[in-house]
Amino acid sequence: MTAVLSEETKLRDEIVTVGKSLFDRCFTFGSTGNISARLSNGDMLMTPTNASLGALDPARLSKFSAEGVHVSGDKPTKEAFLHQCMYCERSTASAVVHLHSTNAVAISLIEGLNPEDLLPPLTAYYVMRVGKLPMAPYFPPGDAALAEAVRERARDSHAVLLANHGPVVAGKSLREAQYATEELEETAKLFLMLRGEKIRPLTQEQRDDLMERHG
Ligand SMILES: O=C(O)[C@@H](O)C(=O)COP(=O)(O)O
Ligand SMILES: [Zn+2]
Repeated sequence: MTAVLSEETKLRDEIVTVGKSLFDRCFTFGSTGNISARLSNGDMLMTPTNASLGALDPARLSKFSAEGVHVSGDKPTKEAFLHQCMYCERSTASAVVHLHSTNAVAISLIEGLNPEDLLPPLTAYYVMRVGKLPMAPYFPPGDAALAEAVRERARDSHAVLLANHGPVVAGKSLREAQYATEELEETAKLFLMLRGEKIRPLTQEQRDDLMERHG
């Protein structure tokens, strides 16, 4: 007889799988980054602090009640409040991924980019998965002011780049958040490769058309 896995068990396993996949492909390294996902009853699962995304234990993930109280598991990521702020602003979000992916971090260090939207719409897939990338000013990791700065920007965008730190991306599912974070990183890489070249991003008309088709 096949055992029926609970929603929570499946989500725990998915966080572990996504974390390992991101880590194995060098989207993050060491114990950087954190992942959270929300259950249909509003409870949240988060990666523990100082855990490598490449070696998570499903049984030790930190669990929060819908009200934001830590109820079980290891000591949570120091960015727990930041993840909660994303969920507050993005009512349809079921997952949040934060990474220290190198090319996105590099973008967060460049002077003179538009802080309301750091990257040009280079490809259709970027427009569909990310769309807009505002920057939150620098505050130390885990600082409540960082979470508040993200909350403000998350009102208009499911992706935010933390200055001198890395991206935070919300999605309707964990896979959606993962894919958007990967797309952001690859677009950051393209942007850096093309610095100094005359580039031809998508026009506003092309973006509007994409939103009509896939928005
Ligand atoms: O940059 C940091 O310190 C955190 O934002 C981070 O990425 C890892 O912190 P923990 O999730 O508390 O390990
Ligand atoms: Zn971080």
